[in-house]
Amino acid sequence: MASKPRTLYEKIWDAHVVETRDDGTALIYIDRHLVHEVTSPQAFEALRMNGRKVRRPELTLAVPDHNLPTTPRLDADGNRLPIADPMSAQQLAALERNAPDFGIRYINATAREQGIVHVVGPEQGFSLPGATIVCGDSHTACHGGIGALAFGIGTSEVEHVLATQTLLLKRSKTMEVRVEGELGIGVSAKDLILHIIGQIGAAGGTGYVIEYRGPVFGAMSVEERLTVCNMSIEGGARAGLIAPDETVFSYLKGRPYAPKGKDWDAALAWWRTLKTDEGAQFDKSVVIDASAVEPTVTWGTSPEDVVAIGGTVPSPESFADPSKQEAARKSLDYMGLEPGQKMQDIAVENIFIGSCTNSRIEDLRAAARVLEGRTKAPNVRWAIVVPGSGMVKAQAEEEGLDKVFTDAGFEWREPGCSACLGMNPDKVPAGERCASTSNRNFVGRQGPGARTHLLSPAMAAAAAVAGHLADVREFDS
Ligand SMILES: CC(C)[C@H](C(=O)O)[C@@H](O)C(=O)O
Ligand code: SF4
Repeated sequence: MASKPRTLYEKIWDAHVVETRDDGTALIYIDRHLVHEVTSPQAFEALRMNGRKVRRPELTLAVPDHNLPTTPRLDADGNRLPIADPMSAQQLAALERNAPDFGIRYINATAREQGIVHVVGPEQGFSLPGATIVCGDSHTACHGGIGALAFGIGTSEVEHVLATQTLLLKRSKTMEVRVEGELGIGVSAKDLILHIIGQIGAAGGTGYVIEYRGPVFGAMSVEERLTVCNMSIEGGARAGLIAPDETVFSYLKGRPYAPKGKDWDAALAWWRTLKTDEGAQFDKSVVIDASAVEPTVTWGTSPEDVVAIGGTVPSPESFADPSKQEAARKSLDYMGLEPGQKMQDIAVENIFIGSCTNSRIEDLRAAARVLEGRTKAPNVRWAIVVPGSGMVKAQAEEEGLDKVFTDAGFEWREPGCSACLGMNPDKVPAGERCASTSNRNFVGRQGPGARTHLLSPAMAAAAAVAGHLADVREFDS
């Protein structure tokens, strides 16, 4: 008898069940564990106190990213510069000690491979299709872009994975986000995911794992797929994934941690089975018309607060739900905006190109294409580009992109989370606006009182040149 058609999520889940419990939970094997400095110190401390070891140290990769300043890390003699913030210095020192103590793989702060954990995983071939990948970080969903089942976990779960290489989990419901048709010219993966979140809402994916389906995803580069899946958590979902295909396989081939030789062939044979079967049922299905997606920006303090760049700031009364009306009032107050204002009239003083959503080579190329031969507007006080990793930085420099950015008035930084969140020196001052390629526009996210407008790298570049939010389609590039 033919087996029941299954979704991609169900296939990956089934392949990792160690044991099913009567209460509906299952013990799931974890293939890959990524660790950064913020959510790991207590987990390692607990192992130490209980005299436990890391079960499979070679399956964990640690790299500092959140707290590291993005200014030069070495002095003229090649010595490490100290980190001023005591908490950051402490967390980094803890990771640096814990990695060798527990025998796990570690990329240090000054290594060329260092970068944001979600950029490093795929780039090093550590994140693989069909793998279960966890990290004490909500944007782990990012790795779904290569066809992994990847999700964020809390610090106590980090400890559990380190000690056992498993996690006790409840199966998620499945949601299909099917995108039909093609994206228009000048419309990027970031615009699409912002649009999707606007459609489903910031809580729309709660309890679900999303599979993004449709020809647009097959046509996307790996970098673009990572951008889409990265923000699944902003739509409330546990994870988001895209079926892996030849684009992914050729991206991974030859990367440092990717399987080699016979192991590669065996992996490839399995990866090619990783697609939702015809007739498989999703618990929920959402259909999006790609041709309706415009370059998109946020106006409020939730990632669902999106509007096409040609649009205006909405009035709170335009929302049916009274609690959303109240949230919109608060958002507008925090953001210093009035209903009816044209999005393109909003001046920005800061530009941030970076974060695990948009700091890969393709993102930098897209921004550089717009900036080539142009400079930032005089009212743009601070514009920075923070490559997602040292590898991205080196590649960009080889292509001369750093020069395009610095000629345009941008600062060219060392890799890290940077102004995505106010945990390191890169912050946006209170009351100022930032056109940001990151993923969260929460109150205080980029610094106390900072006002964030989320957008794509090309749109951030356009905003830098115009000095206000602008439609990248009006720039020849
Ligand atoms: C610091 C970390 C735990 C956090 C997360 O979980 O996502 C951060 O990466 C973020 O983006 O807010
Ligand atoms: S870049 Fe931003 S979203 Fe990504 S892991 Fe760092 S802080 Fe979190």
